[in-house]
Amino acid sequence: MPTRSKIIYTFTDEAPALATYSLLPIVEAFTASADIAVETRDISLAGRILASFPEQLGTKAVPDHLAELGELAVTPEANIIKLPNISASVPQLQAAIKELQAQGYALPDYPETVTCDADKDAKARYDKVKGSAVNPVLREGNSDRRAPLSVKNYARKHPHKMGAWAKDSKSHVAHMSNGDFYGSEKAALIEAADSVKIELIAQDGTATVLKEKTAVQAGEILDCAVMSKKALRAFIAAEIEDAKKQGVLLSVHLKATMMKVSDPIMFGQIVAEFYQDALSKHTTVLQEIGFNLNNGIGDLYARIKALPADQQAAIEADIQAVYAARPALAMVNSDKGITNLHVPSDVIVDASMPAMIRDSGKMWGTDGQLHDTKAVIPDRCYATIYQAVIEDCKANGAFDPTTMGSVPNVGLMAKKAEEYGSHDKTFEIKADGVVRVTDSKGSLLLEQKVEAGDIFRMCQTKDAPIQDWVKLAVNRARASSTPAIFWLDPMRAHDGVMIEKVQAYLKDHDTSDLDIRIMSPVEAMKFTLARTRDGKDTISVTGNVLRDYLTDLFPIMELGTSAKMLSIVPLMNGGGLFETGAGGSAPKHVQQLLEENFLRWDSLGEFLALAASLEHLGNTYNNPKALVLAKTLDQATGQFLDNNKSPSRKVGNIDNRGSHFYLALYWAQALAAQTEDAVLQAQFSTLAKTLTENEATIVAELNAVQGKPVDIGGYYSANPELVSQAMRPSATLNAAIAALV
Ligand SMILES: NC(=O)C1=CN([C@@H]2O[C@H](COP(=O)(O)OP(=O)(O)OC[C@H]3O[C@@H](n4cnc5c(N)ncnc54)[C@H](OP(=O)(O)O)[C@@H]3O)[C@@H](O)[C@H]2O)C=CC1
Ligand SMILES: O=C(O)CCC(=O)C(=O)O
Ligand SMILES: [Mg+2]
Repeated sequence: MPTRSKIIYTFTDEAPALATYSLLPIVEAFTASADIAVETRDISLAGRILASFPEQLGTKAVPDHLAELGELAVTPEANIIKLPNISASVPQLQAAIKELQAQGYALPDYPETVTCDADKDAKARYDKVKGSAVNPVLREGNSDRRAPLSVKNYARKHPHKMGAWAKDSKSHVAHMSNGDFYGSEKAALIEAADSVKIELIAQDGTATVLKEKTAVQAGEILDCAVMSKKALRAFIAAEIEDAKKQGVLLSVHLKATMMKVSDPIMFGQIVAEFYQDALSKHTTVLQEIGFNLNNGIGDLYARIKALPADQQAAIEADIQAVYAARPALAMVNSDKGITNLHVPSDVIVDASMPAMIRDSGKMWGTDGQLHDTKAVIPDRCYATIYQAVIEDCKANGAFDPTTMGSVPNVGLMAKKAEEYGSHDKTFEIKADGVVRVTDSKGSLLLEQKVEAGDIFRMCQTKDAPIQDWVKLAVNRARASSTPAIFWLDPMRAHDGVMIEKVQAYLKDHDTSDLDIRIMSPVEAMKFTLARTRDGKDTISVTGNVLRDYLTDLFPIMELGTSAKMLSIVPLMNGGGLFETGAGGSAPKHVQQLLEENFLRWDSLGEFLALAASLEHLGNTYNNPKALVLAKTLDQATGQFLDNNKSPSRKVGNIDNRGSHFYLALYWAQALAAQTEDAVLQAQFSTLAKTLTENEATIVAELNAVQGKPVDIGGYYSANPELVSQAMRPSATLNAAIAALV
């Protein structure tokens, strides 16, 4: 093992990246005292784009930090703090490329259509950067997410606002009843290591290889399913009519970022159906200007700018006619006229459904008011759980953060498990026929009937991660003496095989005094909600998608945001990945910083992750100083919560930077007060004294900059010096921290 233990702190995007400029110097100064190196690696969208084109960038090439961390994640030394990063939709990717090109990087454009080998190469590289490209690489373990007791107690004492629910609320979830992934899923259990081929046999007998070789391991579950284009279009058409009839907003909730191949196509079909009357009048010209349905109606607005004014006006008028005839759409930003169908990454189901549930089951209309809404989640695999929550809220009212129990999650995600690892095995089908999955001897494993335009998806779930997940669930149930429910649906082929595995692997553990059950997702949700209302905790043990959905849903109801979760990934080879929160990058926060020099990002998730990372490091490297730092950081975080030093939301009070000052103050005070390590005590007594004496000066210096615009020289690739200046405006604090090192 290396002598100097190391923590990797990831540099990401948007609000968490801005916050890093303020927090990291504090973290570096504190950890240096325990001989811990904190190094950054850039896994931001801009960084990943640049790392993909070393040849084109020549002397400006940057190393591929994500690949490096992917390799690190499978070693026992790994200790990575992972902040949320952008999972880019195509519009976000295009904007980032444009910004980097303007900064002098010789990057190719994102090829809309591939006409030559160079385009093909560039598209392949950009497609690797697109969507959820970071998490699957780093997550070499399963996930353990929960609200620490201090955070739960804080929420009980300082509850966030929960919108009241009306018994006659018209809000509901709409899902398909046939022709979806749920209805078509088939599964096979692999007996011996091999490789499989996926091919389309068209009706005329022509075979097209969709994926030549996919390695499979003994004991893994292979499954495949199809989303029918025709069934999806018919479903959407009916739901559009129904929303109009019921007088509710129409909203669509997908995961176009994480499910980067299937969900943009589904989003595109919904856009096509909704705007059909306008789009059908301008088919040729829209094709000429390269409008892509899958990028949302925002893409049309961007592209028609290239047309003569009268043509532009005609298209816009036809779109307005659609709005007049169709049901009102839920709005992302009613002031700016941005609808739910503008950009596929604006409404992301894991965060958007909980936000709607928190807001009385309503979403924003064009009038800037909240209204009941139809939430379209086409596939039945997981849509039904949200309807169960809605029914519960209608019957029993909003959940109460001061009394409700907690729902920690143990989630299967290692080795790209289940749907979230399916991108390279997901295809938009070009001709009617059958898709066959065969083994290396040509024997048929799985088969699906398809029509042109359908989406075929195959998933893999390896056996070792399943065993690890079951173990993690048992350990968590025991450590917290809490019932644990496996959310598995016997009606799904994949889950059927999984249930057998779970039953078998539970026998490897002593579960005699534990309450461990297997329930279908809807039953599990009803059971969990009833306990939650009674103030009781219930562990959800789920596959990868429900992990994602539930770790936003429950934290958002319990704590107001998933950013306050402790989110640990015990890596299967012994390392630790400490994710911060479960939420995203909060683009709205950047906007506020630019306009008002105020950052409302709450770094609580980072504080929790850092304490867990230091504890892991202390134990792994037998570094008692790291353990002291971990313990005192926990105490500081507790005090931070008790004294309510989280960033406020508006100019005039402390923001992210002020909250970091208070963390540093409490951490230094806790270190000065402890007696386990005399050197640390002496070292931090001075800092504690300086910070305590200068509290008023520092807060005044930090708050003085608020209220006016600030320039940070970019969005995806901001200027480090400008950001650093903006995020460290207190000379007194900077000097105190510098004196420590
Ligand atoms: N693990 C990852 O890497 C993830 C990345 N993402 C990416 O993040 C981006 C945005 O995703 P989106 O779905 O809008 O979700 P976000 O979680 O970024 O934002 C939803 C809202 O939650 C609140 N919030 C989230 N984190 C914090 C925090 N630390 N402090 C204070 N408030 C917070 C904010 O609400 P308010 O307005 O009330 O302040 C915010 O506007 C996308 O690019 C997405 O791909 C998304 C999920 C996970
Ligand atoms: O990787 C992503 O795009 C999102 C991840 C996410 O939402 C989660 O893990 O909760
Ligand atoms: Mg999520």
